[in-house]
Amino acid sequence: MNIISAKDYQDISLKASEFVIQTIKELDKPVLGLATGSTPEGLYKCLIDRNNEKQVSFQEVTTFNLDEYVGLTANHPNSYRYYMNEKLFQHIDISIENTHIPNGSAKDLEKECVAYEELIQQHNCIDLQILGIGHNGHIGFNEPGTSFTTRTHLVELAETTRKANARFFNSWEEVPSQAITTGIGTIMDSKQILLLVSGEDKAEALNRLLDGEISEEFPASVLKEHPNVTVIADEAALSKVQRNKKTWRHD
Ligand SMILES: N[C@@H]1[C@@H](O)[C@H](O)[C@@H](COP(=O)(O)O)O[C@@H]1O
Repeated sequence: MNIISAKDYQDISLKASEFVIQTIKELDKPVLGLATGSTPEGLYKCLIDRNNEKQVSFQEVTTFNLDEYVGLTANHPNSYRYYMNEKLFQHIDISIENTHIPNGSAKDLEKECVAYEELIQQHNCIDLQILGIGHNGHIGFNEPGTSFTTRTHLVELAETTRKANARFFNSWEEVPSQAITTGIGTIMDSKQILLLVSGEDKAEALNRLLDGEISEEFPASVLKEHPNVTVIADEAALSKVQRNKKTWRHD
């Protein structure tokens, strides 16, 4: 794992955007895996700026999002489709038909999972997957205990995950209890992975990732088995990592 230390959230966002832009420029028809949550918002803002300045184009880019809540339609303000349209897609020169997010309001959710997984495979997997991390180590919505071999699947959200995401909803009852997520196997098929970690509240999770064992009880730990992972973390997130374990590079 290549670990890049950033000063703060703004610095993570800037460094991550440079990383993503470099990948887009290197590849012919890049396929990006995108994440939601608070962490990548700054990255998306930087990408919008760079696109508006004509320093990067998304015309040849295809995207696959990690996950979507079950029961929320695309125009629901808390759906991840709405989030992605608002925070990135409608501000850049991407073709909306090249952006893919599981349909959480599909009639047949199992069929939707299979179709989504197939679509990713048809695109020859993801070139660069952007990830955040949950406090319990979840990646996408793959909660602790998820098999490392899973493909896109339907999940019951952990109580802690619902609580962490409740801040985006008006009431606890509105927080969905299920989601569709790409599997850990799907994520691990990505050619390259960029994990973003920001803030003191993620310090424990990052410490466990870097220092702990590889275990299905802590889904993100699987990333240690991937040959091409870069972590960009800020000082607050790195605050619990022992000094002698800090093997990151500053740039
Ligand atoms: N499904 C998303 C994840 O993809 C995200 O990485 C995680 C962390 O979110 P945040 O960046 O807001 O801390 O939360 C959600 O549950």
